[in-house]
Amino acid sequence: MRTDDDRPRTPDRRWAGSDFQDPPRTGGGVALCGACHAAGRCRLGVQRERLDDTGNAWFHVTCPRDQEGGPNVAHGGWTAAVMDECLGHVPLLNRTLSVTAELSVSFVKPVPVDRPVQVRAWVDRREGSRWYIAGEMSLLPGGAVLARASGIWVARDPGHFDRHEKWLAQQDSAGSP
Ligand SMILES: CCCCCCCC/C=C\CCCCCCCC(=O)SCCNC(=O)CCNC(=O)[C@H](O)C(C)(C)COP(=O)(O)OP(=O)(O)OC[C@H]1O[C@@H](n2cnc3c(N)ncnc32)[C@H](O)[C@@H]1OP(=O)(O)O
Repeated sequence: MRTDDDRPRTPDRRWAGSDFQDPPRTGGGVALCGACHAAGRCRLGVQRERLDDTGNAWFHVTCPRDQEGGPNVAHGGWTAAVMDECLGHVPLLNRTLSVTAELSVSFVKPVPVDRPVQVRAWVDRREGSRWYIAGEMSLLPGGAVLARASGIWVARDPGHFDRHEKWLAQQDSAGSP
């Protein structure tokens, strides 16, 4: 039976004073999420990222062997997670914290494991707090498209995660339905 003691806890100390709009980055410029910060690397295999002066964000990614689905190809969940990650870095590269509200992925070709691929992501348009972002993953060096994605990211203020903790506590104190 699950008790209060084995509930996951907010890692307050690790996040204390965090600037969500300017998170820790690897030597390759890759912004690290919470668990990847703890691991010291992007566990999805994003190795480099940069924003060019035309607004395109570029990512070098290699699917790790432990994300293999079919023989020598990535699990589709890895591809979706990488597209979520890379497209979601575009607001961050523009110093805006956001969260994914919607994500759509087309799996065009199997993605090879242990082989560098490239992701390009860009902003289609912005409306209010919504960022409409699209991107594609392609094989190197030829550029064949492997996956396409588009979605909506919603800009958040830094209180987003605190408000979520309060909401979660209210859910817990409300008891079972
Ligand atoms: C991973 C954490 C992020 C960063 C961490 C720190 C830095 C780390 C550094 C580096 C790593 C970066 C990793 C990023 C890449 C991955 C991103 C992810 O995977 S994020 C996790 C998955 N997504 C969620 O957990 C959202 C869960 N959903 C929500 O929190 C809410 O539903 C939310 C915020 C999306 C909407 O909340 P409401 O409905 O209470 O807010 P209202 O004020 O009503 O809406 C705000 C705007 O959003 C639109 N909206 C709401 N829901 C929508 C929907 N489903 N589709 C489209 N628009 C929607 C509304 O129309 C409104 O737009 P108008 O301000 O008027 O322009």
